[in-house]
Amino acid sequence: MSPVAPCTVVVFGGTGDLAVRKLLPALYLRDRDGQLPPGSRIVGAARAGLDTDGYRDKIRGELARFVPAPLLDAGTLTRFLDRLDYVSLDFAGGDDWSALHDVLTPDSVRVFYLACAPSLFGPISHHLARHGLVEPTSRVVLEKPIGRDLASARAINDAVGEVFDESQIFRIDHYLGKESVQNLLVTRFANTLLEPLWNSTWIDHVQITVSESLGVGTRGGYYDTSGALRDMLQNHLLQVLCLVAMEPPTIVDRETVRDEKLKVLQALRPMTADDVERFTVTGQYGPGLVDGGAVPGYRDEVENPDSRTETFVAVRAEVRNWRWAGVPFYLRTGKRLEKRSSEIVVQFKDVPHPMFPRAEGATEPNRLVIRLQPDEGICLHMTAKEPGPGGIRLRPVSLDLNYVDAFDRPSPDAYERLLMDVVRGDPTLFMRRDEVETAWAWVEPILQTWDRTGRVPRRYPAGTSGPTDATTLIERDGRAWYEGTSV
Ligand SMILES: NC(=O)C1=CN([C@@H]2O[C@H](COP(=O)(O)OP(=O)(O)OC[C@H]3O[C@@H](n4cnc5c(N)ncnc54)[C@H](OP(=O)(O)O)[C@@H]3O)[C@@H](O)[C@H]2O)C=CC1
Ligand SMILES: O=C1O[C@H](COP(=O)(O)O)[C@@H](O)[C@H](O)[C@H]1O
Repeated sequence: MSPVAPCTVVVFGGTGDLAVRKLLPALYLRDRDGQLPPGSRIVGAARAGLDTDGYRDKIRGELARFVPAPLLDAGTLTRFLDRLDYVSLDFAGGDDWSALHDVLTPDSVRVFYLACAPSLFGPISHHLARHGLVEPTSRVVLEKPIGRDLASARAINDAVGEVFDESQIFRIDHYLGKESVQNLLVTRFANTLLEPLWNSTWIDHVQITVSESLGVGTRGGYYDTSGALRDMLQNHLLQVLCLVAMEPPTIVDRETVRDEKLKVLQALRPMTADDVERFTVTGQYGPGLVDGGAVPGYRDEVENPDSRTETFVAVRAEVRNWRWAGVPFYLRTGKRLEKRSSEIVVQFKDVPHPMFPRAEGATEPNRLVIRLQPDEGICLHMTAKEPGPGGIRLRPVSLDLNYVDAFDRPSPDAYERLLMDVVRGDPTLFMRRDEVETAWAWVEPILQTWDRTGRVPRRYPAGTSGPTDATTLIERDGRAWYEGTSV
């Protein structure tokens, strides 16, 4: 891990949940590994009236909560906290920007990380420009979701684009920084085994599940205006779908991978109002039991007894191209489900001819299960003969690769990798404007139909696998969600 260039990372929203839980711990860990050279600075900016000492104290406490204890050493901690400055600023207002100017060191790469509401992305960019803080080497990082529909995404992209060139804009989707998601590309394209089978001739369907056991926690204010479709599916799940479905790029570089992902998004079959009724399911968690403890329902958590925000969404999508014609992609994600588990299941077609008519036991379809988190790995489900002298007895078995065991080291957090890519100026793992807007264009008819028909999400008890309608969605096609139980 070679050091990056000296940099100044300004975190707009430096006291927020994302900053303290993810961004500052990621920067601390990169510092610990020697990737932040001397002179690199980190500036927290928010409205809270803190001074730099107060901010350092706050971040010291947050690092103790969010960095594993064995990785918190006194030397790195002192060096890291010394790098921190704090500027109290109203991002929407016009004052105080000179205070920011004063803490930006010359001769370092300026990274403006916008960890705040997307409605502030345009105003912040304009303030930065008006106060002469943007240099040709500066970069801006935009957190997802960018906007809440296609029009607002375009407006934000236009506003930011008036100040920053597209090459300076890094639209982050942290799922692309997860080791297991990057490994999906390597699994597909650095092996010859899978690619010949990776098409509608051999694949029956694909499932992408991102299941969270956590609820909305402290983010209810944001989440209640967003919901699972905007928060997770429009970005993370569609990006994962792109990596599963895309054609092999000629080389992995900043544009080719994104070009191929864009083609997948453009090939998604648009949803008619009728499709939205048939192929989308929404749910909202009620009270229930998670990990043996009672938890409140969503409406109580966000203190909105009438909320219709979906905390669960399932969608049946299709990619209309030669490779994937007729192969459904079932996507689902939700909060307060029974377990935290994200995985891709590629289910192959049944064997074309039953060779073992008198065998006991049944064949199961081959499945490739790519576990994104936790317990990252790949598992190939096959059918084998159970050992024994009698007749043939068929048994499902699995070939299982667990990354931590195989490589004897835990994966770094996605933000660690992505933040260093920003400083290096490598946008390969970031979403390009056209990708984000094409994803919104596909999602928009779903949002509009739900609005028009007054869709009320089905209630599901916290700690379960979501609303039963999601089971019906896939069972109607004669298929079933893979719940990790058959092998
Ligand atoms: N939290 C997460 O896990 C994830 C969050 N995101 C995205 O990151 C962004 C931030 O999320 P999150 O950290 O959860 O949000 P929070 O509400 O926890 O934090 C928002 C931050 O912005 C500051 N802020 C808000 N308005 C202003 C303003 N007008 N002027 C100055 N500071 C302001 C707040 O500080 P103060 O109120 O003191 O001004 C706070 O530091 C959102 O777009 C979210 O969608 C994306 C992925 C995951
Ligand atoms: O972007 C988001 O992602 C998290 C889930 O991320 P993970 O890395 O823990 O899987 C989700 O909880 C949050 O609502 C969403 O904004």
